[in-house]
Formats: sequence, C-alpha cells, structure tokens
Amino acid sequence: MVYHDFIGTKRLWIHNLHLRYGCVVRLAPNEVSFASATALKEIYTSAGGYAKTELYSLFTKDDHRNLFTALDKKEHNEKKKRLADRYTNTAVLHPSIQTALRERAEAFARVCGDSKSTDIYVRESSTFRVFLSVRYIMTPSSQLYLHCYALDCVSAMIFHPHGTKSIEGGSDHEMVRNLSYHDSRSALVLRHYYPWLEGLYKFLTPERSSKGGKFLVDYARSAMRATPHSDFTLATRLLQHPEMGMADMVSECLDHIGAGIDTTGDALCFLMWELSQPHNAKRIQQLIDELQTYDLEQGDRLDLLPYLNAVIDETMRLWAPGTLPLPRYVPDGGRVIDGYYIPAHTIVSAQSFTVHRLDQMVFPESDKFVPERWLEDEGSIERQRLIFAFGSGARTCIGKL
Ligand code: HEM
Repeated sequence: MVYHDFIGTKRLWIHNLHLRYGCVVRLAPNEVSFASATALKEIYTSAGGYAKTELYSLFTKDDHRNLFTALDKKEHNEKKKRLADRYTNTAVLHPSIQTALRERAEAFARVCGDSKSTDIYVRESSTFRVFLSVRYIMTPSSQLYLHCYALDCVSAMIFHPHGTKSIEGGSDHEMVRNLSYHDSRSALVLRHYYPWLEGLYKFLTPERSSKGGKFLVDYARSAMRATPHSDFTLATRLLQHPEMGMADMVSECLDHIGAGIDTTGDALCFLMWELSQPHNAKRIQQLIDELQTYDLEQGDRLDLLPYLNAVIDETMRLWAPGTLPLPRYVPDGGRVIDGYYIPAHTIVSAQSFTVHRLDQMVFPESDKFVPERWLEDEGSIERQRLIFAFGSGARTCIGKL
C-alpha cells in the first residue's frame, strides 16, 4: 500500500482490489476499505462519529489546525460554527461575489479566445479509459489557467476586494505557476509513513521544493492585513475573532484556498476534457441550447438548468478530484460495518473513485460519461446515496453548494 501511495497509484490499486473482492477489502492489518452506501452512512454520518486519522495532520500549516485538519470533534464544531455562514447560498451568491466570478470567467474566456487552440490531454491506461492516478497532462497554459481561475474565484470569496487576478499575469500568475508544477505528494507520503526519510527525499529531489507554497502564504498574510474587507468575506468573519491570532486566521484562509484551487481547477479540466471528445459534440449542442434559455439579468438560477447540472454531476461522479480515501478511526467498542465486526481504532475509509463505479446496477456502464443518467427518475435515490465527491456527514465539503 505504501509503495502505491508513494508512486501515485494507490487509488487504482484499491479500486482493483474492490473489483476483485467486492465492497469490503482489508488493505493492511489495521485498515479496511468500503464501497457501499450502507458503509458510507455508518462511517461518515452516524451519530457519535468516526474521527479523522492523523493523516490529516500532514496538511496542517505551521502546526495550526484549521477546519479541514481539526481531528478533535469539539474543536471542529467550534471552528465550523465560526465560519459556516460564509458558505450559505446567500453569502456565496452575494451580488459582489457574482460580479467578481463573472469577471473572472470573462478573463478566462479572453485568454482562451486569444490562443489559436487549446489542447487537453489525459493519459490512457489499459485498465481504464483514463488512468487518473497518473497526473493528467494539459498543455501548460490550459492547466495553469484553470487553476488561476479557481484561485481567483476562491480568493474573491475570502478576501474581497483583495482577491488575486492571476489570469491576467503578473506576480499572482507566477504564484499559481509555481504551485501547479510542484508535486509534494511523494514527500507527504514519506513524512506520514517514515518521517525520518522525508529530509533525504527532499534533498535528493530539490527541483520539487516549492516556491509557490511560500508565495501563497505571503499573499494570504498580506491580503488578511489589507483592510477593509467586504463584510460578507471569510476574512471579515475571522477578524471578528481576535482571540484567534493572525497566524490562525491565515492558516484558516490558506486551508480554504488550498481546498479550492486543485479541486475546482481539476474538476473543470475533466469537464472540458469530456466535452472535447468528438462523440460528445451533440451534448455540447444540448448544453448551448439549454444555456440560451437562461438569463442571469432576469434572476434565472444556474441550479435550475437540468442538463448543465447533469453534466456537472456526471463529471464529479467519474472524475471527483482529490486522492485521499478519507480515512477515519472506528470508535471505542468497535462497530459492525456491512456485516463485519471491525474493532475500535481500526482505520476505515471509502474512495469516491470506487464508490462511484463499483455498483453497476446503480451506475450501468459506470466507466462511461453519460450525463443523461442523472435526468432519469428511476434509480435517483440509489444514485444520490452513492455520491461521495464531496465526502459526507459532518466533515462534508463546506465549499459544496
Ligand atoms: C470540485 C470542488 C471540490 C471538491 C471535489 C471538494 C471535495 C472535498 C471533500 C471530499 C472534502 C471532505 C474531506 C474529508 O472528509 O476528509 C472536502 C472538505 C472541505 N472542503 Fe472541499 N471540495 C471542493 C471545493 C472546495 C472549495 C471551493 C472550498 C472552499 C472555498 C472547499 C473547502 C473545503 C473545506 C474547508 C473542507 C473541510 C470541511 C470540514 O472538515 O468541515 N472545498 N472537500
């Protein structure tokens, strides 16, 4: 398992084990992977809760725990209470944020329009149509600009009016460029399993050490200090809690930026890649036809466009970003999951890549991109029970609308 984690094929390795053995697979003496709706409900939503494991500590910034990395339930509840109102529909759809997002989308479209063509590549494998565990490759510019777009949107929500403008170039653009070409996964894996080897790995692979991370911390620090912030931002809410201290506030903001850039940028990348396939030409036309019925100025809501939402749901089903299998500890006393007694403190997890594919009754031809499946009433409940792109329960993604 450690080997597959290190070389970046853990997700596929786990998936192949599930294909072979079914919904329950023992990955290591103290670790079990699940893939059923009943297991998701038990592990991620049951009362009392299964705590996150120390794996999440790898993502702490200078030892400051934030919403994503908090392991203790009480600490997590307090943090969530403090900032949850920043992620309600009313807050996220605030007119100033909508204007900022629209302006960013227009900047992105301008960059695409200025280049003659944009190529989007993903690597193929013999096992799957697309081998996701290997990092997909887009032309530098298109991969970069999707990540720029994601950063600009998230930073607008957090620091408005001091959000980044990385699509246009300059130092914000350089920051994303440095972040995008840095791969810290192998070093993180070593830090988790063999902390004493991490220094050696960094020494042997100096080109992987990132300037981007430092630039991002510097940006978050200066944006946090740049006043005034608009009253609907995360920065404003955090500044109302001076007991937190500047370092904690910056850590919290970095958490949300980090959680938003790769996930949103990669999801958009896969959506565009799917639609760019020649066999999806009719689907693009259907999307265009539907969008032409939409008028933002008249207050039409994007979430009421069924075909657009089906395309997004299908992209998130096939290509949910993120590679963590969301590990949790079984609580004291042990629990029965999918008919197996699992002792206390065993690590249990589920990964969306498998959960979204394994049950062919719920997702027929599950490796294929078929947005139309989301428009059918039949099987809708079963599909919803298996949606895991944003996690589920108390620790579900706060950025999900
Ligand atoms: C396509 C986009 C996204 C995907 C697929 C995604 C996925 C996820 C997942 C799977 C989790 C749960 C992790 C776990 O249980 O271990 C999570 C948590 C989280 N996400 Fe997202 N995310 C996305 C976008 C965003 C955005 C845009 C933001 C913020 C602006 C964000 C902020 C967070 C935070 C703060 C948490 C921790 C929540 C908690 O523990 O209470 N995410 N996300």
